Amino acid sequence: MIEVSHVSRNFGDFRAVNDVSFSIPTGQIVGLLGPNGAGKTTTMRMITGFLAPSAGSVKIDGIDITENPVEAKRKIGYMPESAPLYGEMIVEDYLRYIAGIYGQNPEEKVPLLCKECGLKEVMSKNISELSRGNRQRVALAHALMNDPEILILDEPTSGLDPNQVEDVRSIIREIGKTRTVIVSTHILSEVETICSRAIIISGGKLVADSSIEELKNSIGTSSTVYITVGGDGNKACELVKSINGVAGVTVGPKEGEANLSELVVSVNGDAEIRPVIIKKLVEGGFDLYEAAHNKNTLEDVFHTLTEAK
Ligand SMILES: Nc1ncnc2c1ncn2[C@@H]1O[C@H](COP(=O)(O)OP(=O)(O)OP(=O)(O)O)[C@@H](O)[C@H]1O
Repeated sequence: MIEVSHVSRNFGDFRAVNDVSFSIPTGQIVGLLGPNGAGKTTTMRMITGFLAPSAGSVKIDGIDITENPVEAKRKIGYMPESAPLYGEMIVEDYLRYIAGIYGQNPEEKVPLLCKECGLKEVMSKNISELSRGNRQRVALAHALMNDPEILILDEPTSGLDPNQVEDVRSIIREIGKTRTVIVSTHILSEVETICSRAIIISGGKLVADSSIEELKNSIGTSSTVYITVGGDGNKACELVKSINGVAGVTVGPKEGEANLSELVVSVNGDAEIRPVIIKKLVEGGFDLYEAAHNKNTLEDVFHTLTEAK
């Protein structure tokens, strides 16, 4: 359990993080999102105890990280974006060495992490020879060495090829079943695939904190249907407005098609009402030229919430 309570951080006169609060229970994978410079890394560094808050508190399982840093940090594993690894060491030796530092039994711990992080093929290789994906796995094994209840991952898949991305994501999903995981990322599809919840920070402030589904619905409608019709656009608009589940319709000339109109139909909830719209228009005597559908994505939400700042 992580409790971030009214946390701020100043650098000189500049406030990088401004009165941010959230709490995360065990067994949840949460995406920390925000544009460049939003304050994500600063927030994560305060949660891990690397940076003291200027105001507010961070508690890990009820332990205040400023008052009791050693005890609180014991519960946290942190994987920075570019994890510093000893390139000249063999993977197995490196993990045994880290086990020693954390007071763990390497005979037990290293084989477990080898399995959990999919390192079997590379255990006897030099770290400097590894692909970026495999280096990330070693860094993940390092972060998991003290069996942390909380795992904090900064851009875990940055710079990986699509296969490596999928591998690392599935390891994270597995790890997240029994731990609290915070993933900072620029990749919104990553949040949709591995996180159940997203926290969005913009300009140092928390602008959203909810499940991915709630976020997608938070910008009003859940999808938009674009329809190109011939005939009287305004009449077509009135007809579509009367359909159950339609939140709103706007009409305008279709770009590059002087005689046609485009209806932009906002649809509420998850109902599939495209066939109803099409049927109604055809029955109403309108010629239908095109119909396209766009489900609101996390990207739409992200832009709406962060561009206003
Ligand atoms: N040590 C520091 N001294 C002065 N300013 C800092 C320091 N660390 C961060 N900042 C500033 O605080 C703001 C937030 O930075 P932070 O690194 O937390 O953002 P971020 O959301 O992680 O961005 P990115 O996605 O680009 O990594 C930025 O304007 C940054 O320049």
